[in-house]
Amino acid sequence: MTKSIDIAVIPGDGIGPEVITEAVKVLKAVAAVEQLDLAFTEYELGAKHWLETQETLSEETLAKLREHEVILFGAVGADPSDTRIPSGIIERELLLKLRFSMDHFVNLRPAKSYDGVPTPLANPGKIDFVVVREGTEGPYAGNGGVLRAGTPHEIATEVSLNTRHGVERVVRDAFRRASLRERKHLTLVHKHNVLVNAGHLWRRTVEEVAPEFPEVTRDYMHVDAATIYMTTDPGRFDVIVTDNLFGDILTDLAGAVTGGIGLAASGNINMDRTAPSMFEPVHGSAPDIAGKGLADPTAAILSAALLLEHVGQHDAAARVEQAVEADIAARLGSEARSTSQIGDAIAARVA
Ligand SMILES: NC(=O)C1=CN([C@@H]2O[C@H](COP(=O)(O)OP(=O)(O)OC[C@H]3O[C@@H](n4cnc5c(N)ncnc54)[C@H](O)[C@@H]3O)[C@@H](O)[C@H]2O)C=CC1
Ligand SMILES: CC(C)CC(=O)C(=O)O
Ligand SMILES: [Mg+2]
Repeated sequence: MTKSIDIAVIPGDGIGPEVITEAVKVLKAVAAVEQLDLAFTEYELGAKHWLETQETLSEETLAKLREHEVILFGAVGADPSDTRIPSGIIERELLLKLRFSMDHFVNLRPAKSYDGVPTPLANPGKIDFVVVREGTEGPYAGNGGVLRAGTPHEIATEVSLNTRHGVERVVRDAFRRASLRERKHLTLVHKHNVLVNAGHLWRRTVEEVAPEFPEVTRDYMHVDAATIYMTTDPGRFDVIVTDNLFGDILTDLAGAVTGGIGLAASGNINMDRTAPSMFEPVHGSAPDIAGKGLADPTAAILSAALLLEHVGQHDAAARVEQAVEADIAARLGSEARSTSQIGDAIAARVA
């Protein structure tokens, strides 16, 4: 039976539209094989829209987005040379607003090594872990301000917000994900030796939720040490649970050690399904390579696979992942390809 999926598409800025074109191409290819009826509605949001309208995300557009089943997101962020756009406004008032208002409390970021993909590590071994990053709180909550602005006595604060409710639900989700994996191991990453208030809340919460998952082993790592192990022994990780900022930083590192940020996918998930979940590559708008056909669309394509998984299309998701794996294997020793050539090749393997 044909299953229809209503997808909002926000290509965004820089390489966002370039990689999303390829992700949509692959979704259309898999839809044809798996008999899915995919409806795409594109929303032009981001830097260009802001320049035209001075608007990042209106309540009206937010309400329309909420009507869709899922969202496929590219990347946002203006070219830094464009001084007309206030720094970070699109990231905060569009991307973070979407994550916060749609309660995307699980920011899921798998990290996996692919055979033969060059990595900066001398001896990477097999890497297969998932970062469960808290998505709606932490230092990104917009909690802070500036006193005595512009004076020699200026004071700037960003206060990290950590609620028991917010920490507990993401910790429980991470335990559950760990319990479904082969190694069943959870690592809490924080910095409780210094960030005592939030750190202790996270630690206590892990200890209190742990009895619900007796099969899951656990350990703790300070975030600075975690960066060491992620580069020297990434194979040791299975599931990592951490706050919004640490998770952001660690997942760029995870992308780098697994062979490139162009392969790193993510999902912003509302586990209660009270609003659409949103799938996007981990990377940003990459103004340095935008418009040149150099962006690797694989991260966006793998994010589309996470989207399919989320809507219960497991066969379609597996088909996309297998096509990506085959394409990556075929890259070894071959000429570099453009964004659209990679998308075409993966779409052809899906069909
Ligand atoms: N989710 C989002 O929309 C995000 C947006 N940003 C925004 O993006 C803009 C640029 O941020 P950066 O810090 O430079 O991070 P970035 O992730 O855009 O780029 C970092 C480096 O990775 C490379 N890169 C990124 N994606 C790639 C791909 N698919 N294929 C090949 N190379 C790739 C870039 O060329 C650059 O050298 C900023 O405005 C930032 O705020 C940053 C991260 C996430
Ligand atoms: C641009 C930020 C709002 C987010 C970010 O870097 C990320 O989610 O990876
Ligand atoms: Mg980031």
